[in-house]
Amino acid sequence: MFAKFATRQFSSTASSAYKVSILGAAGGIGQPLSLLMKLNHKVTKLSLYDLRLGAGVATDISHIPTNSVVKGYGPEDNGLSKALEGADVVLIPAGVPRKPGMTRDDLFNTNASIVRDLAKACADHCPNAAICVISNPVNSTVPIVAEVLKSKNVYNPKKLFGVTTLDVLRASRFLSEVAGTNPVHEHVTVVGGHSGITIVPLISQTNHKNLPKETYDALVHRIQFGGDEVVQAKGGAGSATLSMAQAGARFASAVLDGLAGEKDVVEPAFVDSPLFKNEGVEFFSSKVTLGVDGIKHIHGLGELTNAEQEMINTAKETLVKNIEKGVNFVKQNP
Ligand SMILES: NC(=O)C1=CN([C@@H]2O[C@H](COP(=O)(O)OP(=O)(O)OC[C@H]3O[C@@H](n4cnc5c(N)ncnc54)[C@H](O)[C@@H]3O)[C@@H](O)[C@H]2O)C=CC1
Ligand SMILES: O=C([O-])CC(=O)C(=O)O
Repeated sequence: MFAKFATRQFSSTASSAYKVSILGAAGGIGQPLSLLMKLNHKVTKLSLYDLRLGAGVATDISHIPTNSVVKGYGPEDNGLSKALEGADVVLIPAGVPRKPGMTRDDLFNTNASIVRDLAKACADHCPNAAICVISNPVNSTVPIVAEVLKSKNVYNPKKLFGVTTLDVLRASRFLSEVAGTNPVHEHVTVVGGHSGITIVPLISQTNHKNLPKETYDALVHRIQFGGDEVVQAKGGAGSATLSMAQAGARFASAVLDGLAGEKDVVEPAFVDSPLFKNEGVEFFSSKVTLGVDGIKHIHGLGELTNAEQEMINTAKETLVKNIEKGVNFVKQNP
């Protein structure tokens, strides 16, 4: 399924020492994400790039006694290429966050070109890296990265991910609140995309199939619009940063576990997916098994209720447009 664009042969052997590069490392997400990656023992080189304060954040974090060397870079002196050279995993939280009243799509005009340019640098300096996109709107920024990599003949769909893990975290937490359970034991698969109605939690696949309809509807709505809660609460000072850093670190850790050849590493992510390609949906989030070459297997959605099926149908309509917007942006602004 990946043969069409896999214009290079990418193949890896498992290791336990990895270079991780974070682009946008001095931001609200970038700083705590950098800290959490410094605590990951598979990371031996941590590269922090930002337009400002990259070196400062790196120096601060470098005092933590874990087995990694931290380096910080800014745009001067080819900082971006040095930050990316030899990277195994690139995490991208660069870009502007929402303010109250905005949708994630309202960030497109600013973030599309930031992500496009960072993707070009990845193509040039670390074409074999696993790239994890956090910058919003994820439904469009992931296709932007794919188009850039295709244009440079280095697209490997097994190694491109939109990070949707925060939806999974929220789903566990919010479900546990209505069910009166420990969130640590609640595992909810969330599929589709990463904005409003494209976020589809599969509650029927948990132990809580029979929630009262009102409770169920409110729960689904809260998971879909959880990001807005944080945007409102921060009153113009940004969106989720700390919970997102935790989500990003969890996803990056899963990617590293996969690269290291560990078994049964499964997380949902927004990826180049065969699930609905025949309906024109090129990217879709579902559970993926991660391995030494990135994605090893993309899981199907499993059994769905009528309500979930309807949500998926609605999500697909929006996703097609969001994906097309990203693809067209790169075509018109290469
Ligand atoms: N995928 C997800 O679930 C989530 C995604 N986000 C998104 O993550 C992005 C970042 O959010 P925050 O960290 O709160 O924003 P922030 O404004 O606090 O930090 C962004 C950082 O990116 C840097 N930056 C901007 N352009 C850059 C470039 N060309 N190269 C390198 N660095 C650059 C800025 O200097 C800044 O330090 C936003 O687009 C936000 O919507 C936020 C929460 C969850
Ligand atoms: O809501 C936002 O703009 C940030 C985000 O993606 C989230 O918190 O899920």
